[in-house]
Amino acid sequence: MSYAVKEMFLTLQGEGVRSGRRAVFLRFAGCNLWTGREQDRARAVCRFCDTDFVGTDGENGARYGSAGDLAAMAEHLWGPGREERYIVLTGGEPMLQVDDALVEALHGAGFEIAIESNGTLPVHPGIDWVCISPKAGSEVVQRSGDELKLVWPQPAEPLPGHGFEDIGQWDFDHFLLQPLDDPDADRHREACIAQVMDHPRWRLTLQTHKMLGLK
Ligand SMILES: C[S@@+](CC[C@H](N)C(=O)[O-])C[C@H]1O[C@@H](n2cnc3c(N)ncnc32)[C@H](O)[C@@H]1O
Ligand SMILES: Nc1nc2[nH]cc(C(=O)O)c2c(=O)[nH]1
Ligand code: SF4
Ligand SMILES: [Mg+2]
Repeated sequence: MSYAVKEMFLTLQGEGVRSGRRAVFLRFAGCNLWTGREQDRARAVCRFCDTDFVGTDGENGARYGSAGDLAAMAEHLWGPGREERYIVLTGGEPMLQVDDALVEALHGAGFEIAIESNGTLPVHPGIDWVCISPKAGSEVVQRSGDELKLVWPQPAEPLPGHGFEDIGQWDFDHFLLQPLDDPDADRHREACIAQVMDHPRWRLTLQTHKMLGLK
């Protein structure tokens, strides 16, 4: 099996409970909720995406021929030392491509594996840290994990039949609201703060890499 990878780079995890942690990011090409083309955005299921995940033309992007090749690039980017090796699988939608061979190869190289997924596909059971970010109008099948990170605001009933309060009952250890980054970001930040004030189960998370000028 080969893997279409948009980019791979070393940075700090910018979002969520583990923000600030040194991490290799592996961004897969392609998503099931948007083609990634601007002309399709308005009629996509997910319309607010802040990421270019089309093609394999980013930093260290390529069609990797094997899981071993990907693990070797992850090791190269991490550099010397086997302690605390951490890789975040993202995209696009990583669960379109993650398979047994990749999980095995990354574990074999000593990496703890995290994933950022929209939850429309079951997450691979070998993954060590699961972050799910539901999108209004999609069917979320992965309703358990480590952190649920809801970009907010989204339509009042983020998922058909599943309002805000209901999602808070899913099987996650952490419930996070992430302000929608768009031209009204200041207002969205205020809306998130107001929600957290009303719903103490939820916490605010910010996209710190954007503030720090990190990738
Ligand atoms: C680009 S997505 C890739 C992973 C996966 N497809 C998903 O949606 O979770 C990575 C994270 O960025 C979040 N995100 C995307 N666009 C955003 C925006 N405009 N503002 C805030 N967060 C955003 C997503 O919800 C997700 O948590
Ligand atoms: N630094 C950094 N942290 C991130 N956390 C989640 C990201 C993503 O795009 O999945 C992301 C990203 O793109 N950069
Ligand atoms: S599901 Fe994730 S990668 Fe796909 S368009 Fe939405 S935010 Fe972007
Ligand atoms: Mg990002």
